[in-house]
Amino acid sequence: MPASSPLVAVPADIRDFANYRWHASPDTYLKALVGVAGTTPVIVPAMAGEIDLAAILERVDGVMTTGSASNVHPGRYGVAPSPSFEPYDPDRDDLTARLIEESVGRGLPLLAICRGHQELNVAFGGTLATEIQEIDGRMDHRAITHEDQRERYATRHDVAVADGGLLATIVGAGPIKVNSLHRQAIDRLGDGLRVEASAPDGTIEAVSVEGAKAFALGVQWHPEFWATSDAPSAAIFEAFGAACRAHRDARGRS
Ligand SMILES: N[C@@H](CCC(=O)NCCCC(=O)O)C(=O)O
Repeated sequence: MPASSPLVAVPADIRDFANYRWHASPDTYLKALVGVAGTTPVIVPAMAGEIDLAAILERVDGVMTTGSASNVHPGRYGVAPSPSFEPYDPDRDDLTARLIEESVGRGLPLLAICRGHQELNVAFGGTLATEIQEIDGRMDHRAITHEDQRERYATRHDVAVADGGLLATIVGAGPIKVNSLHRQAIDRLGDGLRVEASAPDGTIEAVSVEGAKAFALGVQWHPEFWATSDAPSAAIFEAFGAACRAHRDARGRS
């Protein structure tokens, strides 16, 4: 009997449409978890204060935090809110803060993507800058306006992969080309995080958790979108999937 597919907790965003409030997650992330990482996603409702998160965390072998057009509320890192930080999703903030803290603490593999990467930094006491395209010397990291997602998620710039880190073991040394759909970025790096990749303008594009018990990587770009065709993207999801299987096996799950 083959071992069961490792379960990966994916925190939902809150979306309001068609007269309802939805707990939702984009399918591109879910498809990459299934088709490339070889795992089974479990969408976690953004109800951190109402659900038994421990019951979920005991049963999963990884956590993946997705991107979103919403932003981490600046009050979570000591900055006064203003329109330049909107839109917010506080229920998602509450859930991902708990999931990140618990996953790192429990040695659950963690892959944090875009907003998730920013949430990881905030969880470790770091801060974010907003509207970075308006900062002198910074590139415009926002998505282009286009009706075709493939154009919005097209590769936009190189990132330099830091020597000797987790990302270099996954994608190899040297620059890689990445897509870019964000207007915020890490400002002050969280305590205990390591820079794993940087953009030409100095934007921190990937981090890892120093001394983590398991795989713990945040990336500002979107490897999920091209995970079936782009080698570095595929390598990230394959490495995450392998870490989840190792966790499953260590827990003696069948
Ligand atoms: N909102 C944050 C994080 C950006 C992010 O997660 N982007 C994912 C896709 C968003 C889209 O489809 O436009 C920021 O802007 O930095």
